[in-house]
Amino acid sequence: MVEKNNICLFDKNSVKVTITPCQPKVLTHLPKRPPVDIAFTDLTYTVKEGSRKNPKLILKSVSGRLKSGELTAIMGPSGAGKSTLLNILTGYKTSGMEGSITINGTERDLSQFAKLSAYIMQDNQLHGNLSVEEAMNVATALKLGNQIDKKEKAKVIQEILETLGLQEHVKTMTANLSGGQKKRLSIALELVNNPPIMFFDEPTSGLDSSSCFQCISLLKCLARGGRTIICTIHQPSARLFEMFDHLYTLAEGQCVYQGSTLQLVPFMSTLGLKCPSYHNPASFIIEVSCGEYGDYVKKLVQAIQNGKSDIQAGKPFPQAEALNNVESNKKINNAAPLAIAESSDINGSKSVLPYTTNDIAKDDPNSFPPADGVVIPIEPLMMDCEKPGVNSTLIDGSFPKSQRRYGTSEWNQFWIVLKRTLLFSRRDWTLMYLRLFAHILVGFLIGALYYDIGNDGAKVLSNLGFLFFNMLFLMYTSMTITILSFPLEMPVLIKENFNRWYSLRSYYMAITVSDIPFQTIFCVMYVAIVYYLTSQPPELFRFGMFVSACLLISFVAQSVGLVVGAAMNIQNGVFLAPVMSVPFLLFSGFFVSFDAIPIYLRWITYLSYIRYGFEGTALATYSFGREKLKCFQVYCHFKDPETTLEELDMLKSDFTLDILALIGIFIVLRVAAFLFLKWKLNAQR
Ligand SMILES: Nc1ncnc2c1ncn2[C@@H]1O[C@H](COP(=O)(O)OP(=O)(O)OP(=O)(O)O)[C@@H](O)[C@H]1O
Repeated sequence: MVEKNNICLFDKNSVKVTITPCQPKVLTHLPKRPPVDIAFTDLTYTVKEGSRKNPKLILKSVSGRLKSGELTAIMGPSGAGKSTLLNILTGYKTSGMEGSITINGTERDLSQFAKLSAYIMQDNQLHGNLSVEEAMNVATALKLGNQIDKKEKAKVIQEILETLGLQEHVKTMTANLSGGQKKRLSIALELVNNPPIMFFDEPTSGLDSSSCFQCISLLKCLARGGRTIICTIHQPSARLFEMFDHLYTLAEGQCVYQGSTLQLVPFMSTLGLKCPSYHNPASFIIEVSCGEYGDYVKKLVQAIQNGKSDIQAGKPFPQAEALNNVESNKKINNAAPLAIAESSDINGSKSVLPYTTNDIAKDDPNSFPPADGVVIPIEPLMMDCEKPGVNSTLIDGSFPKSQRRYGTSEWNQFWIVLKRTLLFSRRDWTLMYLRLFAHILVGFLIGALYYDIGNDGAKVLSNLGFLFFNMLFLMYTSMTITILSFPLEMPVLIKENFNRWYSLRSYYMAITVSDIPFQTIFCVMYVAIVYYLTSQPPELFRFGMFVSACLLISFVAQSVGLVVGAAMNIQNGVFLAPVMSVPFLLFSGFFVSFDAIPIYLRWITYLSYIRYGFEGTALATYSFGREKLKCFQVYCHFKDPETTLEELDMLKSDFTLDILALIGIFIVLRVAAFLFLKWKLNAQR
């Protein structure tokens, strides 16, 4: 007796194992979604490797089907291609792939498919400093938008959290959750829009046996809700293995078994592979795939037609002898007397399968295993969505009609991500305090060092040193903050963007805008302190010009940090960003005046944002008809501000042009950072 839906598994002879029954969970408040069956045919995946001439073949023309209402395990030895197959099926990897993938019989449209599926990656990519409730609120706001009102959203959240056993932890910070709870939260976040297809990469990795069981039970319940649940798994225990409905096993990039988990052992025995008593069938198929019992991979691939066959309970499967032998297979296909039976495959198209008329008559589900010498039809790939126990309240028959790519408008996405980022800043005040402290401390230090020199004709050169140091300080403090923004957020960004939480544009805008108020406050505070203590001209318009040049320098430096962070990894970025700034500092006009720079190097000064900032603050200080400075010595060469400007080659310089140049560089860098981020996101796939 097999009561698979309750995970109470019995074999013909004796009670085998009883597992806590899984009650189909009724998540009544979730939006209704269609059941989805996936089929893939002759899927090949190749990658180009640096020095190799021929591309590396990773998946070798594999086929298969994944049905709604079933929990499917993709298994295989390490390096067999499980993750690759999963990445292709999710649509995460698209280049280098050949073959067809169909959804309910029609060719997969990636854009439509993305709306129907969720991919829960191996490492729980969660923001540690959000509570479970906050994380759920963000996911619901982004994924459901205005589809339902606040009350309904709260019900959705409550229902999901209750179902997943997280209700008691709503106030717990994500970082403090256990591994199993994090996994459940990852599932809960994706469940809010009720995707009919859910992919899991190694959902049990890092969990103890009890948490593994809970996790797979949960997936089973989700499958019983009518969803198509697919996960890769390394080597499940016998207890876990029996919870899967469907098994897809890969070895060396080919399919060695596809079908019911219950049929694995009987099927293998028809090929002469007897699973030892008390041996875990999951371990057995992996050992066979690794070649521990001889070279059986080829035979299995032929037997299962590289995934075109599907071994189902109560149905006969391919006769061993015939399938062991390629030649006999060819004969079956080619022999004239054979009637070629046509059957509909998953794609709805006709597939030609090696039937004989006699065999069809002999197709008795009770004759199991098949009698020797009988050619038995290979089970055509069929899709049936009606399964006992499937909770159809979750699903309806239609695909979403909305053409919208995301759950809510880009403007809303921007606001939600911005609010979330500001919440992170509020939660993690250490960095904010450090920045505040650094700006005030350095401000007073500089103020003390250059105290009261601003109006002293004998200390103009020191004052220019002060102006240059301002640039240096603002540049480094702003740049180093943003270099790490993207590299640290990348894993979560990849997951959330891939699962259609928000567009890259909205995310980028929110992230880049979120720090602007803080940087503005710190910069203005620093400038106010040093401006006052060093006795720069006490005119409001000059102070305004000074602050605006300093602010723009810090924004541009932030943008440089963003570009470097978006384009490189942390190690390279942390090294390269300061190093890259050296030429800009050299050509700032402080060390060498413009006329003294060799003509062939002058173009660098036009790119040096430090030059525009330095020039801007120098003009704010000494230009616009400033009165002669005080002189407390016999002779002050730079008493007249015009002399200083002349020495700096800034007599004809225009403050407005400096500001415009800084704004221009700021815009170019922000666009470049976005494009790099986009490129990096695609390159990761
Ligand atoms: N971008 C790539 N360049 C070169 N080889 C690759 C690339 N991606 C995957 N491979 C190779 O493809 C094979 C399958 O990789 P995949 O990660 O799918 O295996 P897996 O079955 O998931 O393994 P594991 O269980 O160890 O995670 C491996 O041999 C791997 O080295």
